[in-house]
Amino acid sequence: MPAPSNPFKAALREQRFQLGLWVALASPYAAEVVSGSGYDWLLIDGEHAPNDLPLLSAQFRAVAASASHPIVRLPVGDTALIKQALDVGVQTLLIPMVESVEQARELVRATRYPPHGIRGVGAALARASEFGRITDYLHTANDQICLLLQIESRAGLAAVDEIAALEGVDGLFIGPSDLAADMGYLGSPGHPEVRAAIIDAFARIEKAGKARGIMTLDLAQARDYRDLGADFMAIGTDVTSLVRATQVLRQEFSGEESPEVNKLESGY
Ligand SMILES: O=C(O)C(=O)C[C@H](O)[C@@H](O)CO
Repeated sequence: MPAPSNPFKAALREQRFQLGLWVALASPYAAEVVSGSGYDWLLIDGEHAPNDLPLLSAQFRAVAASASHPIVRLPVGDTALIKQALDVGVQTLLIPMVESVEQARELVRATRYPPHGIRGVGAALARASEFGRITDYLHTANDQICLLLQIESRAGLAAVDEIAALEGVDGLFIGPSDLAADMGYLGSPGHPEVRAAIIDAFARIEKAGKARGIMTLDLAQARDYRDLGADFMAIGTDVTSLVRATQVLRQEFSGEESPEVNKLESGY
């Protein structure tokens, strides 16, 4: 019995666009609520949400029970954290702040069992192998891992070609907020120079045959990114959706003229 197949990885390989949402409420219950909203994938955020591994795992399980594919973003590209996440059953990882091919190469190795990598062997204890019940897990797990690396700085942009060329890197995700900040446009992910950098990066990622990912909280920008070739894209978050919905509801009831939206959304 092999490791479970990864439908998100298959969709990227077949170039089927995947629509996603950020999940940052750090609540398995909230993740389960959102998992019924019809997104192809949900990003469980271990970087900017107050998540530890047990809480990430609980949210992962809540989403995995739905038709949405759970992707976990770790706070950092750390071999030990990657090992723990894969052992709880995560098959698609998003790693932030990748800036060199050397860093990317080590991240690929951290997701693979020897001889192709350095992932520690603990499958007998791991939920990923159904606690040893998937008897061929060790020899079939590698192929179902989907590794997505974040390019969100000028250094990362400079390394896009080498990183995208690496075997074991399935997609590159452009982080517009941090990229804008690094480019000197803090709070302006929609700046024309940031958009130009995204267009250039998308072209290089596509040339390498890898998937192009991005996220935005602006629907017009989302349609632009889709037209520019995004293969997987998040178009909002649970947190900002909750802020907006509850704020607008009160304002509309109170008859306030123009419901104030969350100004942070523009800079996210
Ligand atoms: O830099 C970015 O943009 C991202 O990586 C996405 C943000 O971190 C996400 O948390 C939305 O704010």
